[in-house]
Amino acid sequence: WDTSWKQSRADGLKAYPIVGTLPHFVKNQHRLIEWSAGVLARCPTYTMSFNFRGLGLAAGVMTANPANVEHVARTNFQNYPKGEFVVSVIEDLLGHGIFNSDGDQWLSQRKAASYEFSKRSMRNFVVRTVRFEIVERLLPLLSRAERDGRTLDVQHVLELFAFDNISRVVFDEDPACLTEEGMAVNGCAAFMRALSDAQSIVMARFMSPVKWAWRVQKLLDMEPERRMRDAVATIHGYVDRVVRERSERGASGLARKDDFLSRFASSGELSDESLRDVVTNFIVAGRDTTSSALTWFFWILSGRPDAEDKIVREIRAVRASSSGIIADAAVLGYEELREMQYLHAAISESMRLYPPVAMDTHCSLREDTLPDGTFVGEGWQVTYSAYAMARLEEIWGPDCEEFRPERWLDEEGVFRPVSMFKYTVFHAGPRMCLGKELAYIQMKSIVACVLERFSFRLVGDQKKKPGLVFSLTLRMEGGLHMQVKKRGALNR
Ligand code: HEM
Repeated sequence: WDTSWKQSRADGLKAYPIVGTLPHFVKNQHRLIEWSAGVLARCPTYTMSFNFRGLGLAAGVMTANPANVEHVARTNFQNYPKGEFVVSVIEDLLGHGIFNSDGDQWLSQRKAASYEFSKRSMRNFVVRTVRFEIVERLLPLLSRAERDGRTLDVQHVLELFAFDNISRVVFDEDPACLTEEGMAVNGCAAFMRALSDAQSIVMARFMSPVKWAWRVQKLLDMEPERRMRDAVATIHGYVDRVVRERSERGASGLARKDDFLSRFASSGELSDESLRDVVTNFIVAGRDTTSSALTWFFWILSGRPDAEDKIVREIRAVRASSSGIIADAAVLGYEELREMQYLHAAISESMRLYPPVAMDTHCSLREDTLPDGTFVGEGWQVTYSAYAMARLEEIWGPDCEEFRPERWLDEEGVFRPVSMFKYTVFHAGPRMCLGKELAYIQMKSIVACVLERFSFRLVGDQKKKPGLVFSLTLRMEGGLHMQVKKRGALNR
């Protein structure tokens, strides 16, 4: 009986003859985030390699090592573009938008977008749109649910909120999805379903150890690729209409100017197809990240009344210290939100444990060696896992698995950021997230305005940790079902 194939590997995975560690990847592909986090935590440098090229499949490295992340995201950035594999997998959904391009194609979009994001007018516009959606839609919806004793799927509500909001920021249109009429009339339901479907199917393409399997399914019009084709048609149909109507308004001199589409279109240099990519990329960036972050946040908070209490106290303290008109306003102002250090810490902490973008993959152009000595071959995938990094004692200490907003605060209670190579939630280096500030404005506004007036109770098994849906962003399996209650005077 030959046992020589049972090599002792750094990742502790049993390697089989011919197929190596492939069976582990196949067996765990539906729970890759959690499985790989466990494996990486056991590796001496929190990095594992796989090479199935002999079988005509992929090779790559997965890491949770901050030094490796810094190397890939910044120091040797030029060697780690998204690469042909990543771009081709997402191309039918995101085209060659900012998320899904490299080189000059990416750089020109990055420059244009950075310029727009840096403008105060953009920030003010976002503050206004968030305020509108909270006051006109979210708070009335919660009041109705409270009055009728109706259970809400908070994840769904947050996705509708984020979609309404990002639609106004990106193309100044209000689909009003968070209203019952909007859902029925404006095609929201179909569009939202298509977006979620497309993202899950893209992720399934990524996860398959047989990297070309989806191409065969697509060629033969098999599931899930048939569903993908329909989803992409729905998304593109919607976005093409938005671009066409903007161009008609432009031709008759009626185009608005605050939204992203107008800002990009005004140069006159982009084709309709490029403008479609701009819109689709920003919708995905804006809808799914903030809604994912807040879904996990509200779930965590439901088991941590102590943290909720601190947030409510902070809201009241900030209200009390701000003067007259602002203190009476339904929504907290930008300056008031900035003062909310504990809330900032609590949201950051919940995203640490449940990062909306749990893993990020790039491809190597040339052979390389990572700082921990791991070899990277030419054309290998290099993936870092923010989810795994959050669960490493070496980075966050022995309480790494615990939700502890205080780890972000100094003695004066002021938020203290950590290195972006340890906290990779917004990525790091030249491709770092451009929407971070806007995302915090939106998330803090929602949490502050909602918790000031309401409290939530989980419906169902409260102790059970919800399943993770493996999509481009981290969704909660089955949604987040909660009952809404008015926050009583006693708590005030
Ligand atoms: C909690 C909210 C958010 C999180 C956690 C987040 C996270 C990330 C991450 C991890 C990346 C890198 C993705 C990759 O390499 O594929 C990224 C990129 C990006 N994000 Fe965000 N994001 C958030 C919200 C937003 C919002 C609201 C916007 C815009 C309205 C936005 C705009 C962008 C853009 C434009 C990029 C592309 C940067 C580039 O490739 O140069 N993000 N974000």
